[in-house]
Amino acid sequence: MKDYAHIVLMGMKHTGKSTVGALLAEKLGRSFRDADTVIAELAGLSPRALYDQGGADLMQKWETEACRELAKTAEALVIATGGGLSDNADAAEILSGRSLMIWLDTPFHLLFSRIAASAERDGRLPKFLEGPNPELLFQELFSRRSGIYATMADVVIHTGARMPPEIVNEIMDYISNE
Ligand SMILES: Nc1ncnc2c1ncn2[C@@H]1O[C@H](COP(=O)(O)OP(=O)(O)O)[C@@H](O)[C@H]1O
Ligand SMILES: O=C(O)C1=C[C@@H](OP(=O)(O)O)[C@@H](O)[C@H](O)C1
Ligand SMILES: [Mg+2]
Repeated sequence: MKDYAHIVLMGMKHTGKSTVGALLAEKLGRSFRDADTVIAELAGLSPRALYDQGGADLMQKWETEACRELAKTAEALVIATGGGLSDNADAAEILSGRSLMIWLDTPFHLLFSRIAASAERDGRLPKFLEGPNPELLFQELFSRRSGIYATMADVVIHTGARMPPEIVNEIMDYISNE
């Protein structure tokens, strides 16, 4: 395994960054941190509440602080980022300096059906998808963000419809063979 500090998972909302990250950390015997949890600890508000109160600007201010904290952690971590990292160049640069950046790339239709299932449970969609046509909004976000993740990524994992343990196995194969 190469000598980077942290392993960072990035990708669109509901690619499974948080789920896969926790499983990967367990397999590697590392600690897992979710940037969204660190944001909530530092800001005292969840990422969703920050969006509701102050839009992307407020969320990104705290996301940058959270990524600064995570990047400087001495212990080698597995880090799951939020889907908006693509839009926060400062936070992405802070994290990528010492980390292996893994992009989880999942087909659009699977992501949108997971988001619809979560919205069913939560009683609402995330604010950035509210509007007359959430699917079209997410399609535009998917196209735009995919281009950015592609430039940020050291490695791409095409998850397809596989379950989290299989995705973790592919990441383990990659890092143990480099
Ligand atoms: N590979 C997968 N296959 C099926 N469902 C998944 C997969 N990965 C995550 N999910 C489901 O999608 C939802 C979002 O997962 P999560 O790990 O929070 O994604 P993210 O952090 O990328 O937004 C959860 O309901 C989770 O159970
Ligand atoms: O796609 C986004 O802009 C966001 C995704 C969320 O994280 P997940 O990707 O873990 O759901 C969270 O950071 C915030 O609501 C913004
Ligand atoms: Mg997450």
